[in-house]
Amino acid sequence: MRLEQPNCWSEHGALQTVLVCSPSVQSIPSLQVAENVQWNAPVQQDVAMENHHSLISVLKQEGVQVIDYALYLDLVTRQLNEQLINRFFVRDLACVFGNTILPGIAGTFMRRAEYDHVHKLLGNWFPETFTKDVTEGVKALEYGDVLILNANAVFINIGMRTSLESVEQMMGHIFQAGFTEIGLISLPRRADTLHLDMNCNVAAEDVVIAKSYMYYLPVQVVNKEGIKGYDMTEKFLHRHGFDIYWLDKYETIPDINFLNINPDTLLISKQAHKQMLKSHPKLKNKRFIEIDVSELEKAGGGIRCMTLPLVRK
Ligand SMILES: NC(=[NH2+])NCCC[C@H](N)C(=O)O
Repeated sequence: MRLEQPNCWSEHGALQTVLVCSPSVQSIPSLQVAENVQWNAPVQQDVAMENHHSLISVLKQEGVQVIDYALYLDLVTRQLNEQLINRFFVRDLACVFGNTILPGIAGTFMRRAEYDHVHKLLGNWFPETFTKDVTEGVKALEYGDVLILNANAVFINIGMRTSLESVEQMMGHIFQAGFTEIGLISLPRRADTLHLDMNCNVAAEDVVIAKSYMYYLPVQVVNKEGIKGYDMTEKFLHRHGFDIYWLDKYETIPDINFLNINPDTLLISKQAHKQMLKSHPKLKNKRFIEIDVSELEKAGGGIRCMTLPLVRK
């Protein structure tokens, strides 16, 4: 496998390499089981697999190198990994900050195994840029809670899966990677607001889409020296060059959890309200590619959660 060095300074730069994982070999047979594993609905494995194939084939068509990490696990690890029902939500496991990859720490025990599996591979692939040592003492930091706004600023949610103490421990490494400002917000701790990327997302170089309640929440602004002050969400994002498209009505996963393939192209779910997204003046000329990932979305995450960008140009 040809592997370029990790590089990622935004959410919208042209995606060159992305990490994914296919869904597990398990179906989730009933609503009762689904609810107990914190999913929204039963899932049929073969349909989930079809969804996954549409995802990776569209990415490949768009010229993106797609790496399914599970193919690189040793046999014994792979046999366990295949049983992990959340394994395809790779976004949470690690994050490329500039040219550094930082490991995530599962905020829920059920996801620990897959974090370990991926970290071992990343350590082999990127010995100079990836180390697990940085996670010493860190308890909960899932990267669905992180948006790279631009080459200066990072936005992080303190929520159900990411603790303030953990972010405080990791912040130094984010500054060291080259970023100068981190905005911290704390969103409601509920299933529909689980991660930051289920509440807002970068939709273009200069547009963030956000659930309208975020308007009422403050952001703590931190730089290398410490806490710099506070901004309301809108002002914080404005300062970093973004207009905000506030949504009053939305379907959380499809409408918010999309992926930027490049500055002109958004990859969205067939379930998304495309006309609504397109109705923002700065988004109306964008190219929207729609794919059917409805079966996968029943697991409580969308296209952004299913993709971990390693290289964006
Ligand atoms: N980046 C995200 N929003 N990931 C969603 C992960 C959902 C998954 N069911 C979990 O509980 O972990």
